[in-house]
Amino acid sequence: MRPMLLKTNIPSLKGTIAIPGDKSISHRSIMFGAIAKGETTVTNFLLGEDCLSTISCFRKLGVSIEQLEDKVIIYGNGIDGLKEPSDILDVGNSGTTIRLLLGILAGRPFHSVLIGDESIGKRPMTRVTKPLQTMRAVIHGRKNGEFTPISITGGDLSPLEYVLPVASAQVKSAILFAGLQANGTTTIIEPAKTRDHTERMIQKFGGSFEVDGCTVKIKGGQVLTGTEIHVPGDISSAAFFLAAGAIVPNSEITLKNVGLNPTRTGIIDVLKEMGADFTILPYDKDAFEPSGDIIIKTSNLKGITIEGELIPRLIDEIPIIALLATQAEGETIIKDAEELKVKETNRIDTVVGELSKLGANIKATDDGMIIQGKSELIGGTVSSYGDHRIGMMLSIAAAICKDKVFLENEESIYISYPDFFKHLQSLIKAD
Ligand SMILES: O=C(O)C1=C[C@@H](OP(=O)(O)O)[C@@H](O)[C@H](O)C1
Ligand SMILES: C=C(OP(=O)(O)O)C(=O)O
Repeated sequence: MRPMLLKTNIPSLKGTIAIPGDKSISHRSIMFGAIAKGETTVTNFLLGEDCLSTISCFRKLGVSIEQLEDKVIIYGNGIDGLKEPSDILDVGNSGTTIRLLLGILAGRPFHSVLIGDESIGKRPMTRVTKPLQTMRAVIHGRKNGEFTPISITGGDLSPLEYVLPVASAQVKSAILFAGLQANGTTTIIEPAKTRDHTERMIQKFGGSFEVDGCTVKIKGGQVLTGTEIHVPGDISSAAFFLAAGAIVPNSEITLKNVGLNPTRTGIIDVLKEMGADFTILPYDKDAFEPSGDIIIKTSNLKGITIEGELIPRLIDEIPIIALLATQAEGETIIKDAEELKVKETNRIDTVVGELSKLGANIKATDDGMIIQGKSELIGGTVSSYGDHRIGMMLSIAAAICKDKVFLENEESIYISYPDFFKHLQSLIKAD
């Protein structure tokens, strides 16, 4: 496919966009709807390819799911209602789908085979298969269970007490799904707090868990009941326009309905510390999944250090934060972020490689990157390498480039933000 010519030298971004549904919450709404008893209605469901992969897998597991635009109705028959699939479950590009699904299948007394695309085939799976095997699920995969294709036969599960070796909401969630089916109480201890959408949803579907700091306990044998879920906008998608508003001259953008779950708002903390000019309008902090509107304006930014417990709260935003850092005065250091190496691409390498091509002063470290700002970005041919977040970051980078920018593999953006280019264009036209 021919590379896409991106919009460069954008003089200003003005207007309002409604941020599309949260990817993590959309996945989980299908999964919980499928294992609950009764009907679940989901509105503002994200129509990204990853979430559509989740729907397709649960249909193959015998769950009836109706989808009309961003409204989805799931007719759940309880977790015992899931049926042995006669076909391979294809998770596409979605790490969340495969890892959480393995947790569900670990307790189901039938055989399933899971595959994904080329990128999924390189992402580590023993982080979930090992604890699930300890709970007595039978799992096989390429290279000792590390990579897809993976086969799983579930059954009676023993509870587990598990200290997570990495701060990963996907691993925590997989064990929570298995724990819901185990004979007893499962305890999970995280090294740092990760997104808690699974826990919130257990409660929303009438279940319970206990949480104390980074320890979560879940009792097996709980029966969940269908409910109504309105998915808030995805702060990870909003992050691209928060950055665009801050770095494109003469800009003011209002982002409606941005998810503000505190386990996801690391990007807001970073914007504050970098000195960005933004306002969060009043919102209901006690909502099931809080969300609010944010106004961002062109800002004078300064370099900062991002590390430690903040990392899991902004892990998917690091590519766009790296771009922000190229436009901040001074040095930005990102560390403790080795997890970036096992995302859709090695995001340390792809961010550093592609931003360098555009003229940024950025270098990779073992666990992150160091960026010197402020640098003028020029132009060139760059690639998403099939990674949606890299594709969107580069499209925002192009907005401040002086020369032409061509983007290869722009179609990856459909994974999490199908309307991305439409939204960007609407802010240019509104000027
Ligand atoms: O639980 C989730 O929905 C997600 C957790 C994160 O992955 P890890 O758990 O691997 O950190 C994140 O990067 C991913 O985009 C979505
Ligand atoms: C890492 C991501 O997703 P997943 O792990 O679900 O593929 C992401 O969306 O940035």
